[in-house]
Amino acid sequence: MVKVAVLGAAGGIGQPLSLLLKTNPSVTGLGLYDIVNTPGVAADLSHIATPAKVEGYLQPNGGLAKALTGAEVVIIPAGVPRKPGMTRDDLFKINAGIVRGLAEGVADTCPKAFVLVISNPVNSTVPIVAEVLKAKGHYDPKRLFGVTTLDVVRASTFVAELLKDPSAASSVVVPVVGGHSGVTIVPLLSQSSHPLPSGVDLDALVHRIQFGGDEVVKAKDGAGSATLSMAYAGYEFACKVIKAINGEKGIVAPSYVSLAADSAGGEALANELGTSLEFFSARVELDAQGVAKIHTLGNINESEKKLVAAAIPELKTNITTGHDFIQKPSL
Ligand SMILES: NC(=O)C1=CN([C@@H]2O[C@H](COP(=O)(O)OP(=O)(O)OC[C@H]3O[C@@H](n4cnc5c(N)ncnc54)[C@H](O)[C@@H]3O)[C@@H](O)[C@H]2O)C=CC1
Ligand SMILES: O=C([O-])CC(=O)C(=O)O
Repeated sequence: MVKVAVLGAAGGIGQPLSLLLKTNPSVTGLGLYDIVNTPGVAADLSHIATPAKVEGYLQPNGGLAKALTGAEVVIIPAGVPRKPGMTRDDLFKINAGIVRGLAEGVADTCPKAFVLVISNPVNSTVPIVAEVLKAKGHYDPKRLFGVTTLDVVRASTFVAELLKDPSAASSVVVPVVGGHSGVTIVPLLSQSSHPLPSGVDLDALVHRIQFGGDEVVKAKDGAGSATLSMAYAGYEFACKVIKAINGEKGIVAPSYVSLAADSAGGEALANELGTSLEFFSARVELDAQGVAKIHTLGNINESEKKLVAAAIPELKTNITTGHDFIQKPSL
């Protein structure tokens, strides 16, 4: 029995993600919110013969609060996507305000919900949500997640391609840590579940994983960025969260979380990183309360250490940008 709210539900990610959520028998309520088209999306999905009761709301008459009422999981894919030539940081100006408004709604209506942030730039939008919840006295670092699953899905797919074994596609797992943009995306290929074939150009593979989003942006040629693969990845992560809420043990998922969510794991990770960072994407163990344990990086090789070192300053800047948007709005 879990109600999930999707904010930005009529968009390129929101619609297929809502469809996938509607197919999940553990989802009993689906609250869809957007500034356009949610009544139509909700009516359409409501004809699918699965338990979830679907309701769609627009902005007027407290639509956001209605979508959020009783939600235990809130997924936020609201905001503008990239066009060719843009970085994710270029989206900050518009998406920061959108995410702030939606986070205020969460704080006011369902402050204990697990909040899953998809809107870019994730490295900065997650700190925005944290600051809004803090300001309203409802911040629980264990329940705030930046969705970085697509990086793992991509890394695993690209490695399976190199293995030239289609049957491996869904069993390869490549951990990816750091954040969700360019050099902050750090694949740990040395920890791949399947050893890479010899002769692979590792630098080219790392670059492809770090800039995989650009491939889609370029191919869509002005019509947006990844939506279907993101809906798949977002659903994969949401399913793990829902299982954890329902009491399943041993659920581990990658996510961009506050290192304060697990003080022991956060400290161990900070020691490995050699610096204190407020947020970092790592493998995270989930339970019904949220983050139970943050995994450390484990054994990584010299070139991975260099990638981690390159990610840190950019992550720090991105996190500060998010904080300052709430704490120093005049900047
Ligand atoms: N975390 C990740 O791995 C990924 C993140 N993204 C990001 O997800 C976001 C959404 O991408 P798409 O779905 O392709 O964009 P889209 O433009 O197709 O959909 C966005 C939706 O948000 C809605 N929206 C705008 N302002 C809103 C508000 N104030 N309240 C509620 N809804 C609002 C729009 O009406 C639209 O329906 C982008 O920021 C994109 O960069 C995209 C792919 C992967
Ligand atoms: O590239 C983008 O802008 C969308 C995104 O985050 C991704 O596909 O990883």
